[in-house]
Amino acid sequence: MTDLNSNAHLGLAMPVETKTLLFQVALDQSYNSVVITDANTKGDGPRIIYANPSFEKMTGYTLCELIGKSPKILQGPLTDQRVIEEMRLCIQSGTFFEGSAINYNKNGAPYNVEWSISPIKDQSGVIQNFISVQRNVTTLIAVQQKRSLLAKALNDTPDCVMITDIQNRIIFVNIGFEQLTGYKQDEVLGKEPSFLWGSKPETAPDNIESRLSNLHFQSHAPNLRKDGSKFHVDQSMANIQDDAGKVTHYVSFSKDSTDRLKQELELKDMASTDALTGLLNRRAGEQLLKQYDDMTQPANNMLCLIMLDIDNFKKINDTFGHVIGDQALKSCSQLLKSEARATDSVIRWGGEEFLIVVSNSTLKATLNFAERIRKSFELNNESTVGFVTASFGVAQMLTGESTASLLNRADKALYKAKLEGRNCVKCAKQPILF
Ligand SMILES: Nc1nc2c(ncn2[C@@H]2O[C@H](COP(=O)(O)OP(=O)(O)OP(=O)(O)O)[C@@H](O)[C@H]2O)c(=O)[nH]1
Repeated sequence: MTDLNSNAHLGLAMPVETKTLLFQVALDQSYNSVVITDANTKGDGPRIIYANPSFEKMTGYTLCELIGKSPKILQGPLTDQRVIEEMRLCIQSGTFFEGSAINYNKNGAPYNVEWSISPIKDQSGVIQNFISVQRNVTTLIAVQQKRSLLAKALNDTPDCVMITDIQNRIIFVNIGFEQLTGYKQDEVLGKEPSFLWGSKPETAPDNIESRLSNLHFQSHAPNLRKDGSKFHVDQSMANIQDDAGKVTHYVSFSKDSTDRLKQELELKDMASTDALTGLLNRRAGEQLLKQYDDMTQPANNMLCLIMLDIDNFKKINDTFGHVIGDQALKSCSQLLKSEARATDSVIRWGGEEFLIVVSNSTLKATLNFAERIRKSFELNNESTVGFVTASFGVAQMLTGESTASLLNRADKALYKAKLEGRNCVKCAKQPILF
């Protein structure tokens, strides 16, 4: 409460005229808008008896237009009446008021104002006036609204947003993050994002520096949800810099790519699988062999091929029909699969022709392997078509040899097996090197 008639708060005596002049100049030059009213509680309530130039500027009214008017002239349709009611009660009870609302200037344009009202009492404690200090906060509120809009947009976007500080500790995650990971914001604040990668560091994406050097990347390493299930993301990152250009934060935007990645893998699988037998198809086999051509010696000199062809298959088709023929092919494929090691690749090379790519094996071991399969065929009494046999050609890759040459030699060995009565294994000849 302000008592202009007392010098006590100044700590020194000042002639009343000097003091009055000082206050007049101070009010006139105040950056904040100041308006003083009388203490009339009847009718429209207090009337303006003084307004400083800053108040004139804020409201658009001249001092002459303001004097004798109620400050109510500043109110309009968007003025919050609850705030006005609160103010009225404070005025009536002679207590300090502080609040904010929308007012209207002389042209009818709304502005946001923050103001306080203090009663001014005379020496006997009777309220004589009210002084109100006001500030136009329209720009401030617009900035705040914009900030909160951006924060809301960031929070509500269905993508996953995460902000980390320079120490790479999480300071913000949005609802999208919570929904994707199952973690609530409170559970992750202060943690490093790597906690999502599980306990095995080798499955984790690269560190933050390398991720930032490649601002958009797809994480093939799975992340782990709170419930332990895996998910993949397409992620892009940006660094946030202060005015001096120093990086202060990192922001990452991620999209759940689990389903897409699964579909891609399924498509890839479909493209490399033979529909009838479920074995690798020829295209996949050719790609596999190409990898060996690209390898340097001596990594490929333990590569062997087994080329095999079912004997007299045409007869099976002719006798039992194509559908039964298909079943026989499937059954043969199953047999090959069950005989092969996990490191071997079984490929349907043609109609009733198969190729087994045997890595890390000697020629002798591969010949034994082929012989074992041959015997399995021989012993396998197919319920409908009876016994089915196959002929085999085996070749081992020589130093510097191409897979095309290796295939050719295995094929010739198979041809020899057919010529020599079928149901046998033949070893490929060494090529004639010039
Ligand atoms: N049912 C079925 N038959 C196929 C398929 N692909 C190829 N064949 C048949 O396999 C037979 C292969 O016949 P040939 O090339 O004469 O060979 P073969 O009768 O096995 O005789 P040899 O190889 O000399 O022992 C043909 O009748 C083809 O139609 C298939 O996907 N399903």
